[in-house]
Amino acid sequence: MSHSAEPLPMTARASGPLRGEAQVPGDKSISHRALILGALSVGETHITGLLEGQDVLDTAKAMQAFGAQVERLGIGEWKVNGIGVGGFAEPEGVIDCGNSGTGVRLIMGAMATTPITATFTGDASLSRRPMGRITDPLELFGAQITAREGKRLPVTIKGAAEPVPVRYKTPVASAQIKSAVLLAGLNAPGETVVIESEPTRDHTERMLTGFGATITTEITDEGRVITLQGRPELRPQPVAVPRDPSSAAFPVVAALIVPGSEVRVPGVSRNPTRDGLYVTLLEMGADIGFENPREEGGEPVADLLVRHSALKGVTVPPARAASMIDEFPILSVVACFAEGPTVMQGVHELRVKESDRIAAMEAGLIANGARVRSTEDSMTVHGSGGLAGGGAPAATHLDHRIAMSFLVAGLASEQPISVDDASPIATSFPDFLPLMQGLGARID
Ligand SMILES: O=C(O)C1=C[C@@H](OP(=O)(O)O)[C@@H](O)[C@H](O)C1
Ligand SMILES: C=C(OP(=O)(O)O)C(=O)O
Repeated sequence: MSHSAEPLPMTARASGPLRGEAQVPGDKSISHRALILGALSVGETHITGLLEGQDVLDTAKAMQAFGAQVERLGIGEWKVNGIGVGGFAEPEGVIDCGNSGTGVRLIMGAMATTPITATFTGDASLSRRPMGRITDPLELFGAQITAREGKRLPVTIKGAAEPVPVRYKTPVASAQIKSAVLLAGLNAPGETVVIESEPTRDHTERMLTGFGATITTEITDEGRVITLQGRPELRPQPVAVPRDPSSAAFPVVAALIVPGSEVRVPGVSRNPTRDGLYVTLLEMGADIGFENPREEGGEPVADLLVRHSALKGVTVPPARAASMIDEFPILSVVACFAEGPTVMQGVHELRVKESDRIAAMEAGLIANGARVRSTEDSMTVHGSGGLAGGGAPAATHLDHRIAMSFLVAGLASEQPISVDDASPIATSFPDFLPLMQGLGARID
């Protein structure tokens, strides 16, 4: 399955019990960061369990363009020979980050305080997404930036020759904004401070600590105040990437909604800043065991044991949104199979992901027989314990999570569910199809 220009239609049909082990790929957020911090270190960083999805491969290519040596040693095993903080070279061509918001936004941060110029592009989906949330704070460091109308890609950044450190309060809960500012702060003298009112995924802070930077987090009345000392010498680290809880969500939900299923999903990150879906599923009555809890690669992980469950609708509070921001599409699917309404609040950020995820899920679920209502900032699914899927094709809008969500829905709906284009799945979960088929899912 490759992310190509040709649409790849796919259909999921009602399946028998799903059984077996689902070895989901490495965490996408951690994979991007391992490559970028490896490139900003002096010496060799060895990475295992790297996600080899197109988003991460595009980041690997970008790190090469900025002068790092990046080499694949085997499946998920990579080494990066970095050039150090402030050591990025000017790339020869345009940096194409494909479909990846994380890739483009973190890399823009990583180069914005080095006196080089780079131009960034992406696919049609990424070109629609807002970049002002990144370019605004990067200008405060002294970078000069031009962008297409509406602060969209392509964006050209002339990095600051004499960067100044920044104190920045993020206007929306976003780990990408926080991370871009911290990565820019690496090559500014003094202290760069990011303040976030809602906690977002903390992989950048954890990994910077691992690579030897001095970074502290304080909880104050303003929120989380993260302080980074600029100009550290980053030391290469072995990085063991844990499995991605956002990818695990698809086989987990499939097992919950297909009668008779029992699926193990080993080695999944249980980082509390990523755990919102699992908290929500337990509240809905899901039978999920978290076995063998341990630490791997600086992250808490566990083996999940998931069984088909009778579920009830719940209300997901806005304060939980950031910890499950990529999981609302698949939550809206499982909500159809619960009894009663599931209300998702504080989810406006879903409107600026790879697609408008509220609109995409609402349209496809309604077409397939569900009752869904939305506002700008919320989505409510009136679950009836099943989905009388009408066989209506769902449009995926270049969005991997929309494609996977509808394919999971089709495994337990009365009629098959098709998606118009499954090719974007390769950005985050290249083995989705064989993995699901291996559990007994009828997808082709
Ligand atoms: O920092 C990251 O790795 C990510 C942050 C989130 O985006 P926002 O920061 O825009 O919420 C998330 O949606 C994305 O998939 C990965
Ligand atoms: C939003 C996502 O990714 P990104 O922002 O990196 O494109 C995602 O993977 O769901």
